[in-house]
Amino acid sequence: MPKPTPKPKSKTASKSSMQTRRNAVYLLDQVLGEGRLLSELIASGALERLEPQERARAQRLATETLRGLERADRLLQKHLQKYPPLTVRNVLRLATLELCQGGAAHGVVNDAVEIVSRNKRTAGMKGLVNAVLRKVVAQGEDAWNLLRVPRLPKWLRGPLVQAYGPETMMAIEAAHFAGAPLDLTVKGGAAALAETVGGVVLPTGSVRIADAGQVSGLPGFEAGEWWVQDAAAAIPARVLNAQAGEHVLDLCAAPGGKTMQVAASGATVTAVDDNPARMERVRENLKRTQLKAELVVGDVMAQKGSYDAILLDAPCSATGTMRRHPDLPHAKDGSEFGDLIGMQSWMLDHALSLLKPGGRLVFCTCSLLPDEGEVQVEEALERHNDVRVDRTALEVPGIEPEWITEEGGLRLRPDYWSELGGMDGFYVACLRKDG
Ligand SMILES: C[S@@+](CC[C@H](N)C(=O)[O-])C[C@H]1O[C@@H](n2cnc3c(N)ncnc32)[C@H](O)[C@@H]1O
Repeated sequence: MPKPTPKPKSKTASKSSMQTRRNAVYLLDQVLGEGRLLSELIASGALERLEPQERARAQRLATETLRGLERADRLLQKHLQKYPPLTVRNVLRLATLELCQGGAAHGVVNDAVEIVSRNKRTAGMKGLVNAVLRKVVAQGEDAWNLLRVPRLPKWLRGPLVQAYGPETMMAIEAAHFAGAPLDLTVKGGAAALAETVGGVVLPTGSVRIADAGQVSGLPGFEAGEWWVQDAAAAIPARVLNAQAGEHVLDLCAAPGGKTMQVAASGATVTAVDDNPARMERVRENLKRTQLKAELVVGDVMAQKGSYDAILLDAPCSATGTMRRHPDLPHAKDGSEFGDLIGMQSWMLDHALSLLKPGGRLVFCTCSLLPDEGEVQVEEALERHNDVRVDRTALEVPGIEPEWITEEGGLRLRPDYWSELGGMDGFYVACLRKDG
């Protein structure tokens, strides 16, 4: 039977794919040149002019390029005598990623040449871009697959190797390179939802979907039956184990993943965050899930009162989320981490002062750095004679004994559950005030 003739790509379609790639290059320029995070760029409307589908594609292309940046650079370095300007390098990096992931050579190379030609400062380099990408095509996709798993930049790799050792570091980097599935926290029965969405129930009760597509299109979204939350991020509220009738203070609450978990337990929740825009997202999330919490836009340090239980999800380096956010190690250099570590200990001290005698506080950070986890708890215990670590709080389904640390907290790492698709890095500990 003769093969059907492929439908020629319309001019509009090819123009829009070029626009999408051009926007992906813009994102790369901002992350790698200006140290901006993708989440900030998207929130500030960087891709607003694109259609939703193109926006998602531009974001995905930039994210994938950052994930494979080291491999792209290694392949390109063979064909470049000196480094071209950053934006040209980013065009080459993006095109290399696409070519090595099976992108159609003709479209990818043409668009790369077109993007460079449209900019007066780089137009003179279109010949170079064309020649280099032809060589990448000639090398084939295998050249990409033979390269080592990309490593973190030295400024971050150093302290993590010191904390976990070189072998674990490589396992963490493999988890980062593999990326992350979509995890949902479910208000009702996890098994029923897993069946409906074609996912699996994880040992800690979250539902995982390997290839989710558009989140708002999944069954149960409109009805507010679940919310997106990495399985590791769902553990702190499970450790807090709020009960109906308790008054719980949720500090640093936005966008509200943990607020919704605590509210779903039937406890009375006061949620605090100092970012009004992010607090708006908590409001929307509560509305969609039909859950209730009192929302306070304000500083943690200004809070007063006395609570049965407190959840403090302190602002941190977010180094535990790099498998979802591969821009972070390229946009940051660690210079802000000292201030964050200082803020975490002040917040922890103030939060402990708001706890009733006999009450419990769960401290957590989405960080891989012990200075933002284990060390915070060890030092807080030295400062507060009336506080101890509650190890029994960690008796939660799915928690493995080897995740428990010397001081009695929980160290979660991206290389855990590797056969299930990993988890974000997190630190969680439950502290109890003497009665
Ligand atoms: C790790 S995020 C919280 C995530 C949230 N708990 C959840 O589960 O969805 C940290 C939050 O701390 C907030 N924050 C930072 N400094 C703060 C402060 N001094 N007072 C109150 N909130 C603060 C930020 O606006 C940010 O929303």
